[in-house]
Amino acid sequence: MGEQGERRFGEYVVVRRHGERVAELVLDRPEAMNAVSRAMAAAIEEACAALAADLSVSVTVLTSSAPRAFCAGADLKERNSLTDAELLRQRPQSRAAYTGVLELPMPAIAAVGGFALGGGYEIALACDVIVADETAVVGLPEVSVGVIPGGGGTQLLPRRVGAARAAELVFTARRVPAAEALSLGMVDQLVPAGSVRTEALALAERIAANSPVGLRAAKRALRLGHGLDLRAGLEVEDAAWHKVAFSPDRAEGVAAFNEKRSPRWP
Ligand SMILES: CCCCCCCCCCCCC[C@H](O)CC(=O)SCCNC(=O)CCNC(=O)[C@H](O)C(C)(C)COP(=O)(O)OP(=O)(O)OC[C@H]1O[C@@H](n2cnc3c(N)ncnc32)[C@H](O)[C@@H]1OP(=O)(O)O
Repeated sequence: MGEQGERRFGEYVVVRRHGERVAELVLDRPEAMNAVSRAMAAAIEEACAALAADLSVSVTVLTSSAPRAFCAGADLKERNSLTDAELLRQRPQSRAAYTGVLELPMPAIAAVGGFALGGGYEIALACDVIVADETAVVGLPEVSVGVIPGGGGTQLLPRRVGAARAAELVFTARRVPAAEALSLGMVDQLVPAGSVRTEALALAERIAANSPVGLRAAKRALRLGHGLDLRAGLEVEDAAWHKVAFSPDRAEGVAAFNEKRSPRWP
């Protein structure tokens, strides 16, 4: 489906629309492998806020314009020049960027080709689905540069791979090639080299064919319920059900089935 317009956020992020309901958030700092500087974090936060507020977006795909990387993590050059006070002042801005990705209210897909390391892999972890190509190399090498995965990695990785495996990956700081990353659950799909953006956008189109209201309510239930005991989780699901059950989407979805046609979501 063709691209339909784009909007730039700051210098390093572009949001493109595809078809009626898919948005692509492009990390666009190829000269630094999308290293997350203060300016890039601000752009990510602004783009995510705009996407979250746009009810016409059913799926967001995060991609990269860098030929050999999704994102190489925090900008280590910039950090080398920051005072402790400046680094402390930067933290809330960085948190807002990563939280913006994590809390996108619609399904979010990360299209990872090449390196996704440290804060770069943490951006992918903040998404719901990670599609990687054969060139992907992912990991949380932070302890090798004297920090920790501070972009959610210590909490999001164990939820994917388990506590012990996450510990081994964080403590060794090792970089994991695509096939092993798939086997460990660090990524969810593996596609041929060079096809990750196309494949991720195709997945997004398949998801976007479904109810926009249902997709957002299902994501809310999946996210809020994860980690709760079954009884509390079922209460989260019930609350999400009530958001959809009396929506125009449910009426259209049921009518379309009975009229043997594709739904035309409101
Ligand atoms: C989800 C909700 C959470 C709520 C809390 C959120 C808080 C958020 C705040 C924290 C943000 C995350 C912080 C994160 O945890 C910390 C980190 O990310 S530490 C950094 C981790 N990354 C790395 O260690 C990777 C560093 N890079 C490399 O190892 C290599 O560059 C490479 C990626 C393996 C590629 O190697 P090469 O192919 O040899 O290429 P080059 O090295 O020559 O790189 C090309 C070019 O890019 C520049 N570059 C690469 N990586 C970075 C970087 N990280 N910072 C800055 N610049 C980078 C490199 O310098 C080259 O540029 P040139 O020198 O040629 O101008």
